[in-house]
Amino acid sequence: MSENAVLLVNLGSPDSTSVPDVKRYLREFLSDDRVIDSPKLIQQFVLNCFILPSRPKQSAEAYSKVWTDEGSPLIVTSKNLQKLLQGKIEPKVELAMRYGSPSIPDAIERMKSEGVKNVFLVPLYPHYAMSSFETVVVKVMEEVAENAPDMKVTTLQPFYSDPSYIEALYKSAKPYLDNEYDHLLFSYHGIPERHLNKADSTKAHCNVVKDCCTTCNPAHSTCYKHQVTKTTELFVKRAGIPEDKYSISFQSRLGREPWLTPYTDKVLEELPAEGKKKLVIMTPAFVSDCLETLEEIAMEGKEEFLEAGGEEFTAVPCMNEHPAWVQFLADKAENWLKSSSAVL
Ligand SMILES: C=CC1=C(C)c2cc3[nH]c(cc4nc(cc5[nH]c(cc1n2)c(C)c5CCC(=O)O)C(CCC(=O)O)=C4C)c(C)c3C=C
Ligand SMILES: [Fe+2]
Ligand SMILES: [Fe+2]
Repeated sequence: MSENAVLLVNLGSPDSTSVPDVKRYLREFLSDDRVIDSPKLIQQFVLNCFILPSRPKQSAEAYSKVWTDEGSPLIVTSKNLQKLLQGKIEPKVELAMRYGSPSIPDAIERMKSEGVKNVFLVPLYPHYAMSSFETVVVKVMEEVAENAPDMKVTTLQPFYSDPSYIEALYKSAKPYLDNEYDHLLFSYHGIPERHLNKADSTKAHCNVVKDCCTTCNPAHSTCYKHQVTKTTELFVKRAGIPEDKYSISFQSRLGREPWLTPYTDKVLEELPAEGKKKLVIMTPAFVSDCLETLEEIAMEGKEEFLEAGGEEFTAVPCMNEHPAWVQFLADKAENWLKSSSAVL
């Protein structure tokens, strides 16, 4: 039995589309101090008084539109990815979700009972955000410290500018870019503006310096806005897309405080009036299709765009189970095995 294992971690989904299951999932998700980062009392007040009385019903309806016979698209795709990666590498590939199941504590317990000593942690996010990448790493580290202190964990860092990731993204998107279109919109999951400043270790760069995201600075290692800008820049360079033919926007805003702008729904309403009537839209913050890509973009977003006078709307699927994406992960795992003191 190998002492090495790879742990893939994605965000997670409710167990079903029932309102109680969605409510349980949202309670866990939004009680995370890295997602709603107010003092605990205020966080729980907002959650119990404003979000949980109405949102679970709304979200359950949205989940029902994309749910498959095997379950949540995000979970089904993540499980398929796990199997495909397992077919390419020798160490056991485990899968866990940050919220809901399969859970991180269960995965760590399983690895511990199988004698795993070295873990390659792969948060399934190309970009750093406190509410995505960081919360996964912290949760895994906390669980390991408490229940498997002898386990060594090495984390795959955000790979937003890695040439082989850009190549995999390009290969998976290419078939959708071959037809004629007016505009390519990169819609990234949004985060509160405040989170950018909070993550800026220099406290003097993000949203302070003009063009902060395109100038060189150590703050970029934890700057979500810089990282999505970079992914976009490298992708369009690889795909040969001219500057006037693409833009970036941010989706999935929650609450009233300002999030990163421009907001995707506003942009979708404005593009047709600018003569951009044939739209292709990509969602590279997500590696697996999920509620936010399948319902918010491919259904709601399409309707908004067509109602505003748009004529063609093409949503590019996420990398999901694309061979180039599986190979990217396999290469990272092989490099980890070679370079670490992993026990072979
Ligand atoms: C891509 C990375 C993600 C970041 C960053 C992120 C930040 C973030 N999200 C919320 C609130 C919600 N997000 C929801 C769904 C959702 N979010 C991501 C990814 C990121 N979120 C994914 C992959 C999904 C889909 C999950 C699925 O089951 O398919 C939801 C739940 C759905 C809903 O009710 O709309 C909420 C709520 C916040 C507040 C936040 C940053 C502060
Ligand atoms: Fe989210
Ligand atoms: Fe920045």
